[in-house]
Amino acid sequence: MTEKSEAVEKSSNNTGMIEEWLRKHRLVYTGATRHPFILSVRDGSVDLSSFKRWLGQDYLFVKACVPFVASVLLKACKESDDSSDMEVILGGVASINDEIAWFMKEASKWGVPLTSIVPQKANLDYCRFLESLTRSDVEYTVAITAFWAIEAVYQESFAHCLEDGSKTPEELKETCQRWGNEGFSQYCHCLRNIANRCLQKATDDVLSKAEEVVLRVLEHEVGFWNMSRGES
Ligand SMILES: Cc1ncc(CN)c(N)n1
Repeated sequence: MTEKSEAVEKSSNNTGMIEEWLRKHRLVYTGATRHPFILSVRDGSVDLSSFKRWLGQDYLFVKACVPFVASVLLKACKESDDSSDMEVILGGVASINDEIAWFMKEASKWGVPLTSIVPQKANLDYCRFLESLTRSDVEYTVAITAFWAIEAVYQESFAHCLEDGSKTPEELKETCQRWGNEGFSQYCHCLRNIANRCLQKATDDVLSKAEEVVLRVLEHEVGFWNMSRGES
C-alpha cells in the first residue's frame, strides 16, 4: 500500500489528512497552541512587556502575510477545481486587513510605537519562509495547507484563553476574542476543509511537502511565541 492510500484509508470516517497529521504530530501541535506565552495570558501571569513585544512584532508579521495570502488567492484562481475556495480565501484577505487595522488601534492603546519596531530574527525567519511559499512552483495544496496551519494556531491558542476556568486579564480579552471568536473558528474550519479536499487528491510527493510545511509553520509559531517572551 502506498503512503497515500494508507493515509486515505486511515482518514476515512469523515476525517482527512489534516486530522491524521494532527494525531501524528500532536506534541508539536500542542507545543504551538499551548505555548508558555499563551498559558501566561490564560493564567493572568503574562508579562506586559512580552505582550507589547508580541503586539509590535505581530503587526510586522501580519503585513508580511499580505503577499502570501495574495499568492494563495492567485494559486486558487489557477489551480482550484472549486470556485467556493475563492470566497474563503477572500475572507482571509479581509481578515488580514482587519488584523492590520486592529494592531494599529491596539498599539496606540498600549503605547507601542509601530514606526520604530525592528523585526527580530524569529520574525524575519518566519517572513522569509512565507515568502518562499509565494513562489509559483509551490503547489496550491501546499500553500493552502500552510495557510490553514498559520490561522489555526492563533485560533486554537487564543480560544484556549477564553475557555471556562481561564483567568485572562480583562484588558487582554479583546485580543483573545480577535482570534478566539466563533467566526474565526468557522473560517479556520473552511480552510481545513479546502486543505483536506486538496490533500485527498494530492500525489505522494505533494502530500509529503504539505506535511513538511505544516511542521515548519508549527516550528515558526513556537519561535514567534519564544521571541515574544524575549527568549531569542
Ligand atoms: C505569528 C502569527 N501567526 C498567525 C497569525 C494569524 N493571522 C498572526 N497574526 N501571527
